[in-house]
This record gives sequence, structure tokens and C-alpha cells, in this order.
Amino acid sequence: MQAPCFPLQYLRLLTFLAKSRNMTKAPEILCVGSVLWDIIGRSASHMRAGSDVPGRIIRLPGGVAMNIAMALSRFGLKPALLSAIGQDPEGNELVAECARRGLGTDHLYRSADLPTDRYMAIEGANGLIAAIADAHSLEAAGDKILNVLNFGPLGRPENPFDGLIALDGNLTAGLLEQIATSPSFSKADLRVAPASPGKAERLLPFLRSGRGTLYVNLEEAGLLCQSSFETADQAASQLLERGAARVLVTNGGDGCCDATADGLIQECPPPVLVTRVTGAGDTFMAAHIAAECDGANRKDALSRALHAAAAYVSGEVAI
Ligand SMILES: Nc1ncnc2c1ncn2[C@@H]1O[C@H](COP(=O)(O)OP(=O)(O)OP(=O)(O)O)[C@@H](O)[C@H]1O
Ligand SMILES: O=c1[nH]cc([C@@H]2O[C@H](CO)[C@@H](O)[C@H]2O)c(=O)[nH]1
Repeated sequence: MQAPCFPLQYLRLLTFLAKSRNMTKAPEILCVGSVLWDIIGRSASHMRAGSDVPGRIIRLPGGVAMNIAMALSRFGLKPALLSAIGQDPEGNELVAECARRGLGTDHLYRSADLPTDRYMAIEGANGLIAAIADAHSLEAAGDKILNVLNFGPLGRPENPFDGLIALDGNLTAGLLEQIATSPSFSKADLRVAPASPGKAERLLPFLRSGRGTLYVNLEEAGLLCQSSFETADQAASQLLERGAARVLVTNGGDGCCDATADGLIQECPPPVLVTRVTGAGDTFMAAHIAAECDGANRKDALSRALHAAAAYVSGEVAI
């Protein structure tokens, strides 16, 4: 007897339906902030200001929102990006790169007159020497990047988006203030990361409004509180006192703290040999969000995030 088989056309139709269903599905999480090209000069030499040494210069997709989106995608989520990207060749290549990595690009704001943003860093054998983030186009685009949440299709003030939003501190302080207080964002589960210590204070609106979950390292926590801290739990308690609804404070290889009005939870990452540090914070945040999406409770989500970030810094994870 012959094995029953579906006609090829029927199988093709099923594949098409499955694909189009996936395409129209709302994104699981929106990543809002910088999506740009990182231009990194690397040298094996020890460097200082003024050094001129042989090395390699590479270009790769970056920006905090992009880095978080890529990490979320590694943890199995389907993120979509909200950012400003130029209609220049660099922008076209960047959007193609985002799509190739499975990130949603349909809701990006493509500016006809603003160039695609860039970040430039010099790394020597002794670590990061200096970096400049040129996110002027994102800043100039302002709230245009949020049109899909203010005027549809993803949300409107009278029917706000009620999913997860990962937000970065590359947005201007004014726009972050708007997000913290606007009705269009009142139902969203906001997860907020500063883009760099230099931009940490832009997160103050989330303390004033008591909105969102903040992911900061010990230095950024100190900058937000105009203080300095020895431990993550001290920093987290102070951030709660200053109005934060929830905060996760990381501290490299030392103890990390998840703090809400319900209490503080602490854990240390497993000890590992560090081979890579840049991106540790984004990996921690993405793994934590992914764990909570998966139904993990606070304690388990913290533990999973710490283990994932430790594996990342140890170089165990291919990226
Ligand atoms: N030395 C380490 N040993 C083990 N885990 C580490 C180490 N450094 C970082 N991690 C992991 O990464 C998490 C985030 O690290 P860290 O506090 O340095 O973030 P960050 O300063 O925001 O990182 P970056 O800015 O480099 O992306 C830690 O909570 C931990 O899970
Ligand atoms: O001000 C900023 N500094 C750094 C970044 C991004 O972080 C990564 C380096 O830490 C890198 O991808 C850069 O683009 C940014 O988006 N804004």
C-alpha cells in the first residue's frame, strides 16, 4: 500500500499560511531607541590618548535598542524595532541587516533627510580607550519614532499598547519624560536601560513617575541618586526610595539585586573567567525579560539572567 501523501500544492499553501500568520502577528516586544552602525577600531597594543597603532576597523549593527533586540532574539523572542534610520545607503544596509537577523523593521521611522546614526569606539589591549555616540538623527526625529504607538496601528492614547517595551536612554530626556507620563504608554510593561553612564540621568522621569522596570549597573544607580554605592542592594533600596517602581541593579561579578515594594531579592552570578564584557548588561536584561515572558517568578528570572550574562562574559555563548 502506498503511504498517504499531501499534494505539493497543498503543502505549499500550508507553508504560505503559516508564514503570513507569523508576519501579521503583533511583535512580542518593541525595542525603542538607537539602531545604528558601530564602527570599532581594535588593536592588540596597549593604547592611550594620542596613540597611533596598527589594528582592525570593523562595522557592525549596534545601538542599545538594537543590541537588546539581538539578545532578545537569541533568547527566542520576536522583537520589533522603533528607531530612526536614514534613507541613505548606510540606512538601507542596516535595515537589511536587522531583517536578516529576524528583527521586525516594519515600524521603523525612515527619515528622508537625516543620516543614519553612528557610534565609534577605540579598543586597545587595555580595554575601551574612548567612544563617541552620534545619535543626533534619533534625537532630531523625536516623537516621530513613536507614531505607531500614538496614532496606530500598535496603540493610541485611548487604546494604549499593553505589551512589553524595552527602551533605551539614547532618546532625549524630553521624549523619555513623555513616555513615562503619556496615556499612550500607560498600559505598557516598560523595561528601561540607560545607554551609557553619561546618559543615566535621562532616566529620572521614571523615578518621578514611578513607572517601569529600570536595569542599571552600580555606577548608573549612583548617578541617578547623585551618590555612590558599595553594593547592589544599597543602590536598589535608594532607587526605590526615590520613586522607582522596580529596579534591577547589576554589579559585574558581584551580587545583583531585584527590588520592588514587595521586597529585595539578591543573588551572585556564578564565577567565570571573563573574556568579553561589552554587552553584559544588555544580555542580562534580555535574559531577564525572556525568563519573565516564559513565566518565571522573580527569583528564578534573576537567577536565569545572571547565569545567561555570566555565560556571555565567559565567551561560552556564540554571538
Ligand atoms: N566578572 C563577572 N563574572 C560573572 N558574571 C559577570 C561578570 N561581569 C558581568 N557579569 C554578568 O553580567 C551582568 C551585568 O554585568 P555588569 O554589571 O558589568 O553590567 P554593565 O556594566 O551594564 O555591562 P556592559 O555595560 O559592559 O554591558 C552581571 O550581573 C553578571 O550576570
Ligand atoms: O550613548 C551611547 N553609547 C553606546 C551605545 C551602544 O552601546 C554599545 C557599546 O556599549 C554599542 O553598541 C553602542 O552603539 C549607544 O547606543 N549609545
